[in-house]
Amino acid sequence: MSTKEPFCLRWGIMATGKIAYTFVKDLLTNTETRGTLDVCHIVAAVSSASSSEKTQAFINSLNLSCTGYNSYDQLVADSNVDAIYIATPHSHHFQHVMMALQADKHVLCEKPVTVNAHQARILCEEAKKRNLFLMEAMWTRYLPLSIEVLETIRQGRIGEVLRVTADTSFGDEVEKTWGTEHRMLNKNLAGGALLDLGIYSLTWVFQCLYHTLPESQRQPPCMVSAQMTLNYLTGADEATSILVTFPTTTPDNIPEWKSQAIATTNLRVSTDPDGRGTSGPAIRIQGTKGEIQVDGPSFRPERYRVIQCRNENNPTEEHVREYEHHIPDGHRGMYWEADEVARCVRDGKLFSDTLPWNEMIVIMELMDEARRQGGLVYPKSIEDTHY
Ligand SMILES: NC(=O)C1=CN([C@@H]2O[C@H](COP(=O)(O)OP(=O)(O)OC[C@H]3O[C@@H](n4cnc5c(N)ncnc54)[C@H](OP(=O)(O)O)[C@@H]3O)[C@@H](O)[C@H]2O)C=CC1
Ligand SMILES: O=C1OC[C@@H](O)[C@H](O)[C@H]1O
Repeated sequence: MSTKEPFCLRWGIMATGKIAYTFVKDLLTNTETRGTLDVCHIVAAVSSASSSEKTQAFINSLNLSCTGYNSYDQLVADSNVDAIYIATPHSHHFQHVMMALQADKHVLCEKPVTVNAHQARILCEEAKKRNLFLMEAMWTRYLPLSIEVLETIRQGRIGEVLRVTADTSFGDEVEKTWGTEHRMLNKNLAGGALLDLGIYSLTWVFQCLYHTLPESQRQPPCMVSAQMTLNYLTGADEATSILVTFPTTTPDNIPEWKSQAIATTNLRVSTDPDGRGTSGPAIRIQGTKGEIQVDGPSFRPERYRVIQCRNENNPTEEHVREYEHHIPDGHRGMYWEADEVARCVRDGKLFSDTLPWNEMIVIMELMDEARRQGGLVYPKSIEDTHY
């Protein structure tokens, strides 16, 4: 056992909404319970921009002992804070990340990192210029289950992956559940299914068909075809389906072998309508020798199976293996991404290898293209790159 003291990252929490609460609750769990001994987390400061009462209520609800502010400017200026976790709506990410970077703070920003790829590129340039760490909080990538699935692909256990389907759909009565003002459907807050949920479907597509390749072989999609259903009240997308083709370099270098993926998201129909996982996997990763099926929800999966092709070459009876990674009740599993941030800051890294800036930007570009094809235009003020 190492006797070295763990590196403790001091967090500043920007916003006190739903996910900020969940993230901090995860952050406060004992790191040793997940086998993390090299890093730890301190919540040093919290700020709501709405009122000091809201900040205080957040601090009380989580029994925190930290500084409270009622302005994000004060939060990012706090010299006891190393990294800012940004949990504001999509529309505000560009401004808030820039605010934190310009105050010389490392940043973990909720997904999607920005409204468009142009904004994301500018933020990466700013982080690079200032030698600061920046990461989109795509927490699903850091779950042990995701890491294991990717390793299974890399080991070649399902052969060459030629098709991935990934769905992240809710099955809500949209008008009642979200209404027109909530960030889910409000275009002024860059709402819509794609940026909120479809990004998870795309995350799985990219994890399997892009990230598992050696860096020098990763290529952006060569074809993207997208359709959207826009909500009749707000114009934000309530359903989006994207067909993506990746140019694959096969072991034999056969250029015709392309991989296809279908990424879907829908607010009105559900991936798992009875909530019991009886509707089949949310993600299917299909290779020439077999398939990996991941049960939903795509953003917080706990179970997957590896199915080997059964034929005359492989007549085995034991061709299906199930794996489970239970996330303790009352937690979301966001501490894995927080551990990654702490390690990267400790090691002086600017980005996480699990979600490099380049990949984050390629995904933003794909979502830009899907919105262009689907006719989803956000207000100029939130697509802007002026800070
Ligand atoms: N990783 C995950 O699993 C999840 C991630 N998310 C992501 O987290 C972000 C926030 O979502 P969520 O917490 O559900 O949203 P909430 O609406 O619950 O919270 C957003 C908070 O942002 C602050 N805020 C600042 N400016 C505005 C504004 N103009 N309008 C509204 N709120 C504002 C407010 O905090 P205050 O008043 O304290 O300043 C508000 O409470 C989004 O990017 C979303 O995609 C959301 C859910 C799950
Ligand atoms: O990121 C998210 O994941 C879980 C969903 O419940 C939430 O709406 C979304 O923002």
